[in-house]
Amino acid sequence: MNLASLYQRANKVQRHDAKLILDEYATILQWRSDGQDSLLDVGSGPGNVLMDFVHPLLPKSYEMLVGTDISKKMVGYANKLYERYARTQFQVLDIGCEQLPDQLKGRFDHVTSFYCLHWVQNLQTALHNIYNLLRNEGGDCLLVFLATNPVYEVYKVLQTDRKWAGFMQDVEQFISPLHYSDDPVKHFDKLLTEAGFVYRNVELRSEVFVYEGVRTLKDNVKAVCPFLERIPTSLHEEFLDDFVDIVISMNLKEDQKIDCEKDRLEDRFISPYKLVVAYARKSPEFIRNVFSETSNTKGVK
Ligand SMILES: C[S@@+](CC[C@H](N)C(=O)[O-])C[C@H]1O[C@@H](n2cnc3c(N)ncnc32)[C@H](O)[C@@H]1O
Ligand SMILES: CC(C)=CCC/C(C)=C/CC/C(C)=C/C(=O)O
Repeated sequence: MNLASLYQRANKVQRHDAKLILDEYATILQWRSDGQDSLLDVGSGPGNVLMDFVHPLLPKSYEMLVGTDISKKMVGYANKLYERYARTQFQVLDIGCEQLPDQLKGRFDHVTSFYCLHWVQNLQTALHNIYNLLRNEGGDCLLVFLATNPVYEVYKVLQTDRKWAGFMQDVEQFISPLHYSDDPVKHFDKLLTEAGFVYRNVELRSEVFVYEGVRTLKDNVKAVCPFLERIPTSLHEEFLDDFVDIVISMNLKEDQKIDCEKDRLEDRFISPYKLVVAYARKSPEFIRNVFSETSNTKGVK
C-alpha cells in the first residue's frame, strides 16, 4: 500500500473502528505515573489515525511517539504532514522483519496497531518483534486487525478470471492469515502466549459497514487493493467494475436509497467483517495490578 493521500481520504471505516476501540481502551492502557510514556505504532500509513486518535491520549510530557510503516512513501507523507509535532517521528519498519533495529528494542511503554496485521503473513515473527519493542520491565499493546472481510472472497473470484489472473498469482499473500481460521481468538491468543505475553485479552468483533454509492466503494477499494499498482491505469475502471459485479453476485448490494444531499438514488453495499481486538501486557508485574483493578473483566486469561 503506497497511496497515502488517497488512503487518507478513503479510510472512513478504519478511522471509525480505531476511534471506537481507543475510546474503550484509553483507560485500560497502562499509562506511566510520571507521564513520560513512549509509544510506537505499527503500520501507521499516512499517520492520521495515530495523530487524530492516539496522540490526544498521550500525556503532554510524553517521551516519544514513533509511527512506523513498511512503505517509504507512507512514512515520507506522514513525516511531512506531522513535522510540527515535537518528539514525534515516522520511520520505515517491516514488523515481520527478522532483526529489529537495535535502537528500537525495549524502548516503548506501548505498541499500537490498527488495520495492519492482516497484511502480515508471519504473525509469529510480528508478535515476537512487538514483544521485543516493549520495555523489559513491562509495557502493553493494543492490536486491531481484520480476521475476515468479503474483499478476500472477491479477490479470489477475480483471480479465476483470465483477464486478471496474471496480476493476482500471489493473491493468498494479501489475505488475512486468520481468514481461514476456525477460531481466530484461540489462534491469536496462542500466538501471543508463544511470543511471551502473560496477560492477554483477545476478542473477535462482528461488524458491518455500508458503503453509500458505487463511487465510494470503488474509492475504498482503490485505496487498499494491492493489485491495482500492477495493472495498467487504463484497465483500472474495468477491474473495479468487475469487482462491483462480484460484490453484487455475492448479494452484498442493498436496495437503493435516496441520498438527500445529492438528491438521487444511491446503491448501497454491505460489508460484514470480523475484527480481532487484542490487548496484551508483557510483564507479570502488571498482572497483580490488573487483577486488583479489573477483577470483573470478561475473557481475561
Ligand atoms: C490499511 S493501512 C492502516 C493505516 C493506519 N494504521 C490506519 O488505521 O488507517 C495498513 C498499513 O500497514 C502497512 N503495512 C503492511 N505490511 C506491513 C508490515 N509488514 N510492517 C509494517 N507496516 C506494514 C501498509 O503499508 C499500510 O500503510
Ligand atoms: C462489499 C465489499 C466487498 C467491501 C470491501 C471493501 C474494502 C475496500 C475492504 C478492504 C479491507 C482492507 C484490507 C482494509 C485495510 O487494510 O485497510
